[in-house]
Amino acid sequence: MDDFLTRGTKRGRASAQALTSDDEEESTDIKLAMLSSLFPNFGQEPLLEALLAHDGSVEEASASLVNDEPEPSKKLRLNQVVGYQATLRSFASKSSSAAERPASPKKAKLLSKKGETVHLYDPEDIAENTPCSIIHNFLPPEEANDLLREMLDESRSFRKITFKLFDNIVQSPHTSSFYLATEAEINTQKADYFYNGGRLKDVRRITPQLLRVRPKVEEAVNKEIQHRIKTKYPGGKKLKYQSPDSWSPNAAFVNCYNGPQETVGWHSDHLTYLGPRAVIGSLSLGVAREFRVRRIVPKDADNNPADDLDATGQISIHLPHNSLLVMHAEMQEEWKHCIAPAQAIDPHPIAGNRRINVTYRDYRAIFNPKHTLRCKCNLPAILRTVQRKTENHGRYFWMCHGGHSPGRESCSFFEWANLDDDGNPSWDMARYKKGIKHTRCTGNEEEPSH
Ligand SMILES: O=C(O)CCC(=O)C(=O)O
Ligand SMILES: [Fe+2]
Repeated sequence: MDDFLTRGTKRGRASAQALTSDDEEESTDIKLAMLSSLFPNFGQEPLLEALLAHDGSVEEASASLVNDEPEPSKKLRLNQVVGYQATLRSFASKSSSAAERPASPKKAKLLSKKGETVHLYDPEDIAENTPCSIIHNFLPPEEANDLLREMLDESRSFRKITFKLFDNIVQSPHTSSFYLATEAEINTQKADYFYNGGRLKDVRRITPQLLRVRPKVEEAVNKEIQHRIKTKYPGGKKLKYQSPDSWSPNAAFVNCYNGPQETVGWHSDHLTYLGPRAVIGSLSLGVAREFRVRRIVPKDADNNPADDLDATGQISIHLPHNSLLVMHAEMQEEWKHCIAPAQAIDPHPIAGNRRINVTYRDYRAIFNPKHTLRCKCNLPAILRTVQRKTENHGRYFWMCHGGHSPGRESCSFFEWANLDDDGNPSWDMARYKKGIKHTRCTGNEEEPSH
């Protein structure tokens, strides 16, 4: 789920200095997410400007934005600008055109500068410059359309997630639902797994089309992982903390973006149940939208916090219908991603203004909350990594969920995570091995998940 949804107003004071400082800096993202939710007609830049102009006060920034909100006459008439693709302009000027590219088959790195967005369409450019790879026209066309139709139907009953930030109730800027293979897994999920300090209410049984597509995604993602390791990682070896096991998707979050203004704010996906160096297979269907990524730049105490929000600029990956984006092992720890609001979209013949996104995920058995460390509130702790601070950068830690839940204070639980090179936590392995049952989803078994 989306990290930006999970952070509450107050955090307990962790015993490690690195943690508190990391949290404070990330709160700019939360504030931006909150402003985005309150002012969906604004882009990220004016919201950030307003935040900076008011010393980070969401309340004051909101007050100033209320006066500036585009009047209906000034607003883009989205439905009347069909066919206009705002990003092509930037693409022409910023991305590496054929003429600029070196003759060698290995493409040059693109430099995305602070405040600028580089637009990428080509799979080779994407693999070279981002922590992702993409496969266009991934499924046979009819199969993609079948899944799209099925998910459009499902999405009629998707809901926005309501959450609390800074004493305000806000809603996620798109709708979603979560799919698992068996009733037993659904029950375990609802009882034991926590998101935003609470439990998921809408957990559904995997649908026939999601199930049909799953092995294809699994095969393709595993191939992409191996290719990435061979061609991009130091010494052709998997990253430290990356699992050596093959990627086995047993859960799917499905997002629906209805119209150009539905988005997801800047976030990294939770590691708590996926483990460190997680890989995610993300299938896009329907309307093409922009998926933006930016590298998280750790900073020292002297840096201006405003500056590092996009110190390296953003890279926009275009996600057309029937494309499979693989978010590789380096992504969640080192980069943030979002679905940006669009100025206009091309309606899709089946989906109209909607985009469906299926993120297939591998919920690792060893990260089942049954085994996870518990904080003093007796909730399974969450796994995070130091992202923004140079000190202890990249180190994993467990912390209390409490600060994320409306009305609940954190208990201040903090512990550095003890992970082996394959990313396995070092808790009571004897107990873990005894309890483990592998949760591969076949869709027709009813065994307990573990
Ligand atoms: O819609 C997308 O492509 C991304 C969704 C996402 O980032 C998420 O579900 O965590
Ligand atoms: Fe995400």
